[in-house]
Amino acid sequence: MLNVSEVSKTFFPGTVNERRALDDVNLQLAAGDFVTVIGSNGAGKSTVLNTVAGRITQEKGVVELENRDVSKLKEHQRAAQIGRVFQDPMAGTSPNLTIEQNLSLADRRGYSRGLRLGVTASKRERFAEALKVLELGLEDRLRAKVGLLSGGQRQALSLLMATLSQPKVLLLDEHTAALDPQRAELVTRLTTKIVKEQKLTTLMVTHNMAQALEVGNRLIMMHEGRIILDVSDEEKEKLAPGDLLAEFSKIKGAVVDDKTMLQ
Ligand SMILES: Nc1ncnc2c1ncn2[C@@H]1O[C@H](COP(=O)(O)OP(=O)(O)OP(=O)(O)O)[C@@H](O)[C@H]1O
Repeated sequence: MLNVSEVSKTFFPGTVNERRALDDVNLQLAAGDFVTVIGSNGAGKSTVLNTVAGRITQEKGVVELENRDVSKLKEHQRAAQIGRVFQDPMAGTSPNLTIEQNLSLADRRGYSRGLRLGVTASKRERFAEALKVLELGLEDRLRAKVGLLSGGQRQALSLLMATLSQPKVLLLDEHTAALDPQRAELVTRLTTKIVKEQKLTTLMVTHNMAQALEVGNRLIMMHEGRIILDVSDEEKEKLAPGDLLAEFSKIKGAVVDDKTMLQ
């Protein structure tokens, strides 16, 4: 489904600020794979997601979606196939538009240049049905401005918007990190539910190792632009956060504490 093959990315090449963010990354996801991504700061986690989304262009390697090379496609040209949720709950939604208007935009993502804010009765019904999945009562507040929602509610809505048009790939970039523990748990639970129901192929970056072990069917660890560990479902079930830290130290021969990984 998703094939990232021999992808390298260097920022500011040939300058004093040169930074090799990705170093020959190979990552293949089968349809329905839910892969959690952990690693130290600056390991290249967000850059992998940016490469898949087309936000940045790699200098080497290819990105394929369903066997189609999308490497040359710009971000907006891939938008219909990719759903994304960022860390900042404010990033995924428009505060001055209503819930149904936000959903209407999400519904047209990648297909239309114009802003289609009009909401038909049948669409409204569909949006209300979709909102019920969140169990937040937002289906009764379709005409409320999104700016009135809490951070957790906005992030849950962002998740729904990212998955509304059933993307081929869902990219989650620390999407629970800015929430309080209770809201983070809610959004994690909703993520698991939506990914499972829609059988979405998903990459989820997190600094929370317990979360990385708990959700998904595979875990990868990155360091200095490379994937240094790739753990399958069965292996993952036997691991605890402490094992991941030990594994990280072993592979890199480095002394790492959970602060390094969790920050
Ligand atoms: N747009 C950019 N311009 C310049 N350098 C960048 C850019 N994006 C990432 N980098 C650099 O590339 C490296 C990898 O960054 P990336 O954001 O992918 O790491 P990360 O694993 O997501 O880290 P974190 O956990 O801190 O978010 C870092 O050294 C970072 O400073």
